[in-house]
Amino acid sequence: MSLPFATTRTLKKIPRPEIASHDRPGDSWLVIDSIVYDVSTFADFHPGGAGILLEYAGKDATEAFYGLHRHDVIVKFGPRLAIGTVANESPKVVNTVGAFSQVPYAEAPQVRKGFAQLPYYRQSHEDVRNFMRQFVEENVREEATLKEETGEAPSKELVLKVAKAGIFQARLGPGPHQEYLSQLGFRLPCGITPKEFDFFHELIVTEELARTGMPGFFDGLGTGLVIGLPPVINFGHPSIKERVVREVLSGEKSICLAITEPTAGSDVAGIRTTATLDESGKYFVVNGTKKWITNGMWADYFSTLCRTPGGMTMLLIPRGEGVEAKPVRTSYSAAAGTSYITFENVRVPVSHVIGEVGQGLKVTLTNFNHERWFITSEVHALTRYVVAECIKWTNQRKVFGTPLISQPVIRQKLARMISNVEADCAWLEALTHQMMHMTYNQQAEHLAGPLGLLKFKVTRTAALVSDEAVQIFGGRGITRTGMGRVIEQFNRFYKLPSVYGGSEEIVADLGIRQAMKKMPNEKL
Ligand code: HEM
Repeated sequence: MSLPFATTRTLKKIPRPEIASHDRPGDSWLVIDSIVYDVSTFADFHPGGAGILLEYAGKDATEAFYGLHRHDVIVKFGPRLAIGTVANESPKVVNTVGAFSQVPYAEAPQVRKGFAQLPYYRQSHEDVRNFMRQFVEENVREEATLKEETGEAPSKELVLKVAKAGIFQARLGPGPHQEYLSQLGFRLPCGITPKEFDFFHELIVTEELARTGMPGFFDGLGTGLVIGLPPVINFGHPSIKERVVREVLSGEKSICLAITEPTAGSDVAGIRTTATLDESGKYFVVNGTKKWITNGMWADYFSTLCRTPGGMTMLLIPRGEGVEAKPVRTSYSAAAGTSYITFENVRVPVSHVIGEVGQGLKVTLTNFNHERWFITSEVHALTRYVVAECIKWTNQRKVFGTPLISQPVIRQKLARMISNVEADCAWLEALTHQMMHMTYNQQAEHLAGPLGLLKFKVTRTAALVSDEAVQIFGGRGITRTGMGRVIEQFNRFYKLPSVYGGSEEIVADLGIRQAMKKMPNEKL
């Protein structure tokens, strides 16, 4: 018999009449999904109160339990409280931790039972998906759930594991840099070669990490690297590049991208942080402030866009004298390490220039498409995850004696959410396919606009999904613990990606402006 938790105890078979005789305070057993729990001592510690729990002493509490608790309560408390199983019965609740869910629309079409294989995917993509699903369940989910609340950085132990598994490297996407990283001894997950590795592998890695439903922790675990390291890999001075890449990709040190300022966001050209050469000509002296810098709280390096005479220059600034990071208290979670950075007379060697002096904007823009695409992948995976939570809840929660799903108004809400998420998925896959068949310059010409529109679409879907999900979960959707915690978390998060990486207005406008550049003189 498969139990929802691991236990070293031998669980005896108990007939229902025997269970019914343990029906009073101090001697209370109850049944949840055919497993018998002795709650005699636990009752006084039950967060919902002893009274309501003891109403079920001697009885089957399955339906009442799943109307009020997430399955993970059983996973956590089961080993302590379970004493047996009901004779001739076995658990019916499906435990999908680490497995692929059969809940309708919970998984991408590619892994949906009965669906044909999509042309974008090969066996190596499924290998990466299986590997990531297991890796996340075994190593990430528990810590993510804890740290999302406490707002702490990922543990060193986890960072090193992620690095060793090649996950940081995979999040940097395909390209010639993968060959360089492999020459440095870094390996992609599942033994994939740099040549084989493509955007669909990266998409899967991002989606699987996002499926913890903990976006703050997701960002804490390497988003700074995804946007901060590419400038160093692609444009770093040979004298520092290899050392920094080794330190960051091995998990020993961390990096972030520092562009945005209190007075300059989507209008990057408006930044005010200055870097001026000192008298020796060997150092830049940096002064200024950066705001909303993901991972900045614990980053060792800051890929920082500065104003230099005649233009803008990106500098790799190590944490040190004159660099100070303070937390920015955003609405999602401090686990992302979002920070306010001040640079006061920070001396940076000229070898730390990333790219050419005066070419900082070009270096910055180089990574924009990839950044927008990866934000879109993360948000899309989260919307699917939230929809799956809603589908499960509407089946498990009973109102006026019937499950929520039996209400037409609820089914309308699910239909709106699902149809948007499925459409986003198809568009995301179609553009990802295009990215694989275009050079960098072709992508800039043909895909910057569509990727902007896709990001706009997915963050609009996120707004709809969050809104409907809260309505479906009611009070639980605005409560940080218990049944609706994923919904509440998502509700605090979904506005962030609609403003960072190019606000909805900016990316939507980019999409249309880019299309209009190619508008033929065609008349109605
Ligand atoms: C093995 C049995 C049980 C365990 C281990 C357990 C554990 C918990 C825990 C950890 C919570 C905190 C909220 C959460 O994390 O979801 C909770 C809340 C609660 N529990 Fe239980 N529980 C059990 C059975 C029951 C039963 C049979 C009932 C009867 C209806 C019940 C009623 C409640 C209520 C009303 C709350 C408060 C829910 C809320 O705040 O919305 N529990 N329980």
